[in-house]
Amino acid sequence: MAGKVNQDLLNERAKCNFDVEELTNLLDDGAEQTKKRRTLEQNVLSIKGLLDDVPEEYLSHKEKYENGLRKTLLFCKALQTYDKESANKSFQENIRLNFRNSLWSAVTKDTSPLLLHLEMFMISILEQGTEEQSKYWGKKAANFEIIGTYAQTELGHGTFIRGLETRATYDVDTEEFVLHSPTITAYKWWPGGMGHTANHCVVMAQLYIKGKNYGLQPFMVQIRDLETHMPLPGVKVGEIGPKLGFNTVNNGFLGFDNVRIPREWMLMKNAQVLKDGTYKASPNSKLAYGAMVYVRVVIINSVFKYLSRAVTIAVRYSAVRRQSQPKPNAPEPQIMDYVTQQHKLLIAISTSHAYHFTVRWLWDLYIKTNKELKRGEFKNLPELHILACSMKVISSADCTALIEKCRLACGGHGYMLSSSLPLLYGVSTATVTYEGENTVLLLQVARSLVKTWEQISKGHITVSPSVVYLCNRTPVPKWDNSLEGILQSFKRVAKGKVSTSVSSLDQYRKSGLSPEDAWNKASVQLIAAAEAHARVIVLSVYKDELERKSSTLSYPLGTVLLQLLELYYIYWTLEKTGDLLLHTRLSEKDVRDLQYRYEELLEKIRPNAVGLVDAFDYRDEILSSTLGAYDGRAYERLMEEALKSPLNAEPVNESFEKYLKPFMRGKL
Ligand SMILES: CCCCCCCCCCCCCCCCCC(=O)SCCNC(=O)CCNC(=O)[C@H](O)C(C)(C)COP(=O)(O)OP(=O)(O)OC[C@H]1O[C@@H](n2cnc3c(N)ncnc32)[C@H](O)[C@@H]1OP(=O)(O)O
Ligand SMILES: Cc1cc2nc3c(=O)[nH]c(=O)nc-3n(C[C@H](O)[C@H](O)[C@H](O)COP(=O)(O)OP(=O)(O)OC[C@H]3O[C@@H](n4cnc5c(N)ncnc54)[C@H](O)[C@@H]3O)c2cc1C
Repeated sequence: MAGKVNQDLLNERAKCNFDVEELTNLLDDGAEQTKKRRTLEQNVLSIKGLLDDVPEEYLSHKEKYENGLRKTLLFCKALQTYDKESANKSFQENIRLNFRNSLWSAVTKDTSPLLLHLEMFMISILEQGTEEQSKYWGKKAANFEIIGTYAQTELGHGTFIRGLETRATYDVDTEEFVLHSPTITAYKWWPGGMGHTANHCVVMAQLYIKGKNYGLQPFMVQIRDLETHMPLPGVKVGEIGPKLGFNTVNNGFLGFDNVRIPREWMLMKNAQVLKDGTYKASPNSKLAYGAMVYVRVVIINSVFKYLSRAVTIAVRYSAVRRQSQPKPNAPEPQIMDYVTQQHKLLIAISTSHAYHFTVRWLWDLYIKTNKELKRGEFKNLPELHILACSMKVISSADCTALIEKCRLACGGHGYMLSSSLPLLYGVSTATVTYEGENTVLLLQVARSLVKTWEQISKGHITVSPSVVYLCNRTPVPKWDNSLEGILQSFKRVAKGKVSTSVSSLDQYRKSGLSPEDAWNKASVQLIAAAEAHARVIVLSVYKDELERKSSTLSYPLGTVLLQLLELYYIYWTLEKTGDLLLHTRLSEKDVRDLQYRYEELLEKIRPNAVGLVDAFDYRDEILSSTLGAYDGRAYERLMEEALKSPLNAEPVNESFEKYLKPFMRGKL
């Protein structure tokens, strides 16, 4: 971070009125963790060859993969050397955590061909395998003796899992499963690392025994030779080509032509197939979807970190960028002084905090519910599924939209790949689609809300904690501008939206539509209700968790964090004025008061903006941005990076003689 720091940034840092280190410690879950993280970052990033000399944007598609894999392995090796804190954590677990924290981003702006190995492959083995299978495969995967991925989505189906076509047919005579892709649409399509990295995968396939379908089950399948890495007989595997992001992830396709695996390779913690072909059903058919629930929680953690990086870049740049001259003869202001710029960026800071707290809360719930599942108790699984869906949707949608806002807030320079903002958008927007497309997950949430509503209407009032507000039958009170008042109002909105969408559903059904057609017709309302429910959860968890922490914070930090919380509340109130006017007693005067309060909050938080993003504590290597470095030398860095363009290696490009000159002379 050394170097001459831009004077505007120095001034900003001098203005900050809270202890930046205190906030960093809070976000790291303690000063000890901050220390460990920094030491690890320092050690790992000093490894030679880990950081690129040539920006990866200039590499070809093939080189990007090769370089990505090389650096992933160096990174894993570096962690093995330096991350000794793992007394009670496995090496694999540490690597996973370090991929998820932001250190990995110093290595590449994109993601890794081992991502799926570390996340979904591993969790599937651990959560879907029997104890024996988990031990056997888990050890091999943890030691990287095998490299795996998670193959679920097919060319023809991603969302509708029951529609997947890959078959695993049990052959009683040989005690084997025969994996087969009957059509082109049955080809697996998308799995990360599948192209040229993985030699094993967990395949989700339709189980058939003696002609009868027993639904989707997970199977361990070897796809490449461990020595030569050649695809095994009957395995058709390759890479799917360039994408908006994820270009180092090596997403692949996979087809089977009657590939045989031993019976023991079906992951049989839940459902089992005995030697004689007897099928033993899982105690709960949705347990096979466990890996997806886990990753939905993990996604929230990754996506708010993308946002905190984007806003660090945009706020620092906004402090050094000066533009326009609103007051005659006065110097051009820092663009951060424009209230519209503050409106774009400060909400991104509070949104990062909102999901920082939400994901911790959800993770605790995940751990608790998982323990219950292990004891054979399933009652809280639906609630966990619905909360994971709601939070995955709202965090990916909010953070992606705000990353794009951060990019636009940097004007033309935000369009440069060297700013890192376009690729942050690329990896973030993928989270809207993968692990359950957002609209589809909202419909899952809506399905549960509608069921709950119908139960409540029938007098059943024991409902899950997150939907208790649907039981509220008290009259709508006068509008209350306090945080609690606003939260209660958002609950009224969600309840109102559930109620109106259910009555539309009823009306459509009564008009003669089938339940499915009625559902489809009401689905725009239904997803709005689900989104409103998700917003209630975030508002409520952000407030509860921050208030719980506030007694441990110094007064200045507590004050700025509460200002951010209030900003978040009022921002969403103003965004949702229409809904609130419809479902609460919000008046025009209340809206005006809130607007003033919002503008007041922007003004109050403005002097702390740089301090707040500094507290995310991203090293320059992690931000990897010409616009967002700690020293604020944005213009110098833009020029330095431009000069790295291979086109600038020679003053005249050969295309001049080959094409341009003849064309100018009329000879082409
Ligand atoms: C920059 C560097 C950064 C580096 C570091 C990066 C950090 C790492 C971040 C992590 C990223 C990891 C990478 C992951 C990549 C993507 C992997 C994938 O997409 S993999 C592919 C992911 N693919 C997807 O996600 C596919 C999405 N589709 C689906 O999940 C489902 O099929 C469905 C949700 C659409 C339901 O389908 P439908 O056919 O309508 O329904 P059904 O008949 O099946 O079930 C109905 C009943 O079951 C209930 N229930 C359902 N699910 C669950 C559950 N999980 N549990 C419990 N219950 C569940 C449901 O509520 C209902 O209950 P009820 O009302 O009857 O009581
Ligand atoms: C970067 C990336 C990485 C991925 N990695 C993996 C991986 O490692 N392993 C893996 O198995 N998969 C992976 N996937 C696949 C991913 O999980 C699917 O793309 C995702 O689940 C969405 O499914 P789909 O592509 O079939 O979309 P579709 O379901 O075809 O969606 C298309 C449109 O149809 C709408 N739609 C679909 N069904 C309904 C419905 N019932 N009601 C209303 N609207 C509907 C959707 O809202 C959407 O607008 C990855 C995808 C991406 C983008």
